[in-house]
Amino acid sequence: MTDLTPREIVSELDRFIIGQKDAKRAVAVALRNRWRRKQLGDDLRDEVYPKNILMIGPTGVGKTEISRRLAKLARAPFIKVEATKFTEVGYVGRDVEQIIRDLVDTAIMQTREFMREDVKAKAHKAAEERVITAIAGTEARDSTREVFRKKLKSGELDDTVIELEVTDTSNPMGGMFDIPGQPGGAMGGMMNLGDLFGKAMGGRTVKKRLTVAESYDVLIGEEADKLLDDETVTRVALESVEQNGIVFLDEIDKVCARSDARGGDVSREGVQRDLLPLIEGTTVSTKHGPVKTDHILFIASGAFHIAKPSDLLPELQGRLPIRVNLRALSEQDFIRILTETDNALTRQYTALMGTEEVEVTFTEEGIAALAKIAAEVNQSVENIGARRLYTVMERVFEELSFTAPDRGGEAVVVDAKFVSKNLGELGGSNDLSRYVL
Ligand SMILES: Nc1ncnc2c1ncn2[C@@H]1O[C@H](COP(=O)(O)OP(=O)(O)OP(=O)(O)O)[C@@H](O)[C@H]1O
Repeated sequence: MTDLTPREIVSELDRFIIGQKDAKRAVAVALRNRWRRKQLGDDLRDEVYPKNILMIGPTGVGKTEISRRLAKLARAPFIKVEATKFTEVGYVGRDVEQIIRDLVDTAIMQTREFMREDVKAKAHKAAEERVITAIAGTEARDSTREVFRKKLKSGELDDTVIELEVTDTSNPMGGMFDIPGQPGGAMGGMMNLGDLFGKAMGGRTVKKRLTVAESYDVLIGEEADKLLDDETVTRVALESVEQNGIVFLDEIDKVCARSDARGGDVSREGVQRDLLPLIEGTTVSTKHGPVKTDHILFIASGAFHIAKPSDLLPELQGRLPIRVNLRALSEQDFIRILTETDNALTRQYTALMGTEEVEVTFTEEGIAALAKIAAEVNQSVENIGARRLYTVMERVFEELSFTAPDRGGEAVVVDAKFVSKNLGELGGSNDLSRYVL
């Protein structure tokens, strides 16, 4: 939960997303409404339901990004699901309630991570004691331990190799915990699942030889886990899902009955019917306990090129009262996306090449050329929005990325010439189509 005002939320989102003001305002209000609801008395609080949002706009213009950033800002459990997944062969009849169960799993990981941070100071101390014992031995007197403690703090012992008994973090369950539709897990690989489940798997231990410096992170993680009990983590996570959870339902336009003339209408409308109770508020049973979905925020999204929002089931339309349009991105937007955001690609490439001691700078003309080519390919091949910038940048940097380790000390200026040299001459859409890859 955050107490940021809508204006503050928008300005946080502005750090990562260019334009799309209406969508930013809508999600900012939705988040603020949660805070407002929290301030109400018990009786009224339960009556106030979230105003869910329908985002309308082409692919790659920031719909997911805005929602994901919002969730991050609010420390809210977040899950993205494609509505069409429930119409696929093999998925027919697939339980849409699984969305909530997956959200709970995400929330548990996230809660554990947050709580781990909170207990880190304590865990740090405990880890220090274990390292000292490993170096000085179990019999060491206090004075000896103090000597080692000083050395440890000064970093003098960082390279010393010690043997430690640590939790076995290899994950015998393989990818069992992968969250469908979320490559790399919903947390973007933030956590090591083996790590998370290590304890649940009966705390098997292995002896490991590590340097003191390496052992610290491992031990802090372990000590932090000891301070967290699973019951508390689960309770906090369930509460967080019910009160703060955000479900992003992509491709909602593709489950409209009238989206095209080919069959499958029934199953598509069926998906909408299945989704309805979740959005209206129901109780989903999960292996961690029941979860009420009444106050979960749903953000549905789609391009609506063929179907219209009015083709959605009327009940569903009623549950998505806030409509926002996101516009296609222009060449000018691409220039801003390349340079202005905190995570701008130009910054990323400069930093990455910096690790090889290659100093990369971009000229204005270079950036304009990158934006231009991205816009052209989008226009003539397929419009995939800002995602095009990734494919163009990767192509332009292909040669440098490969040879950078041999080029330490060099300064590389990415100007218009560099861009065209690395892209080769572009004759027509045939050439352009190479960047679809
Ligand atoms: N307006 C924008 N400003 C900055 N970056 C953007 C913007 N729009 C898209 N991007 C970048 O492009 C990528 C794709 O955007 P995003 O995932 O939000 O697409 P989307 O609109 O949700 O499309 P889809 O419905 O196909 O998933 C992201 O990495 C995002 O950072």
